Amino acid sequence: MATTFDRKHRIVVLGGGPGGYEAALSGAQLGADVTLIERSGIGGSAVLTDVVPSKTLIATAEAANEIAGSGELGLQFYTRGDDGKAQRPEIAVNLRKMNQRLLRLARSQSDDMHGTLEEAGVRIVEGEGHFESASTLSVRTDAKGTDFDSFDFDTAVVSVGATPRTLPTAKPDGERILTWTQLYGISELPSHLIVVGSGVTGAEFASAYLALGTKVTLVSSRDRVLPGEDADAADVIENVFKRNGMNVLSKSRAESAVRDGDEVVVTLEGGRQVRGSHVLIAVGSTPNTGGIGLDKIGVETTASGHIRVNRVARTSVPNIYAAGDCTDFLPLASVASVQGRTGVFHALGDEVRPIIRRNVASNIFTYPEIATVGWQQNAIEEGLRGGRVFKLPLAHNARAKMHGFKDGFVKLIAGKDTPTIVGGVIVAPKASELLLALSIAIEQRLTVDQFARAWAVYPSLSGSLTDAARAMHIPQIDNE
Ligand SMILES: Cc1cc2nc3c(=O)[nH]c(=O)nc-3n(C[C@H](O)[C@H](O)[C@H](O)COP(=O)(O)OP(=O)(O)OC[C@H]3O[C@@H](n4cnc5c(N)ncnc54)[C@H](O)[C@@H]3O)c2cc1C
Ligand SMILES: NC(=O)c1ccc[n+]([C@@H]2O[C@H](COP(=O)([O-])OP(=O)(O)OC[C@H]3O[C@@H](n4cnc5c(N)ncnc54)[C@H](O)[C@@H]3O)[C@@H](O)[C@H]2O)c1
Repeated sequence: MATTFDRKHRIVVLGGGPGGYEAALSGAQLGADVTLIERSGIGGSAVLTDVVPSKTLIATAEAANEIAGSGELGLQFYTRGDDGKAQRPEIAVNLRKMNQRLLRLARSQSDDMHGTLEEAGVRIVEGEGHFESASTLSVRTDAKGTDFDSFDFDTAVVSVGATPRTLPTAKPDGERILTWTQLYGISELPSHLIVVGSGVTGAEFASAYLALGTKVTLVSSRDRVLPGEDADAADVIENVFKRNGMNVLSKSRAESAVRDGDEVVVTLEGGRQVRGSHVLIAVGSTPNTGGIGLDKIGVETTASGHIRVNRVARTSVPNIYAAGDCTDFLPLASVASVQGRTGVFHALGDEVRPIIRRNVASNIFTYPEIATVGWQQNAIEEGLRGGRVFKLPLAHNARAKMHGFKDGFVKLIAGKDTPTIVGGVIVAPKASELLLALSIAIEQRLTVDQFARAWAVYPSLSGSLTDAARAMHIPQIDNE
């Protein structure tokens, strides 16, 4: 129990994605009376349409990549025809089965989370909520909008997430013009998928569908894919995409997408047209903050509609916190959870550490993956802080050679005149699993020498991290 008061603190959480889920569990853990209001399913978009299904799809794509690369490692697949001669088998993707699997997995994850909340004593209310005042939330509990429940609260956590942004000239039809939430509904592998938008979402789906054997065209409005990422990492990904046959159209803004029989036609700025079988619109998201009464109670939002929060997830109204994609912080599931927990701990007086945005670890699940944490090279180059950058290509790593991994690198960033590690990038298959060591180094302010002293297994991809740290040692030469 965080407090010694007799009266139970009442928390209402609006939205049951990672932000709301973690806020609700934290409240229950600290002995509060917690009600969670969710309109579609526990786990939110993260579990039902975004993280879980997309990463499950990517797991199938990774398996396809491994099979494709196995010939180089000396594996052969063949069957024998009636004449006894070896024949190459066809490797086909059963998209219906793959999609059924990922949706089943998402549903079961949602059910697990529902069960955990119930066990913790959280009251779950199905319905659509909006604020009546800074102490009351009203919930529409039927589809017609005639039944309402009302909940008084001491603290509220808003975690309503975001919805895929669409273009008025490219209206999704759920069949061939798709948002990523509709992509799992198709039953046959697209013969030619046009992906509009080369941010993280567009790049991940383009990479996965390419591995599944689809012809992919990536329409990027910027001069390179993944414009917000480390430039060397984005270069590697763009080269791998192109080498594997992806058609990358840079500096190409899509103006419209329309159906033409069994095809889609995407018109780019300047009039050029691209034809494909399907188009995925991946041009970002808009927060679900409209119509929930935030303006009525004085919760400040940005011009884009994101809720302004401080580093303990508190909004401009002191008893209202916000977590996740509806805030102006960072749209990641991991961040949503930490904001949810931090906000509730702050409200109930438990130990809180304000979130350091720069130390958030993230990963892009392309092939290869890009994992980043801490200060990045572009910030050093822009002079936001001094720093030294060291990049070690994976091609030098013995384990990478054994597996046939040619693309990728590790990049360490340390202080300019100090040996402290402040950031890093890993571009490698399963980079997401290698990043934790760097995150710990940054959180604990380890020096390159301390990091290099930690044992890495030989041969291992993580050995490249300690090698890079060793290379960044600042010589201590005694001139006396
Ligand atoms: C394709 C894709 C892949 C991604 N992959 C990753 C990844 O690998 N790792 C990662 O960290 N992040 C990833 N993200 C980002 C991640 O999905 C989001 O950061 C995360 O979903 C944010 O969680 P949230 O709790 O803020 O919102 P959500 O998960 O969107 O949940 C919000 C919930 O609120 C509910 N809600 C909204 N309004 C109301 C209302 N008025 N009343 C009741 N309920 C309401 C919604 O129904 C929803 O269930 C990905 C995003 C996309 C698009
Ligand atoms: N692996 C992960 O953790 C993961 C995966 C997906 C998304 N996310 C989160 O979601 C956030 C948003 O990513 P996102 O990719 O969905 O959105 P985004 O806003 O980052 O990218 C959308 C891209 O579409 C481009 N675009 C916009 N209109 C266009 C047009 N008409 N034609 C061509 N291109 C156009 C934009 O320039 C932009 O580069 C990420 O920053 C990340 O935090 C995380």
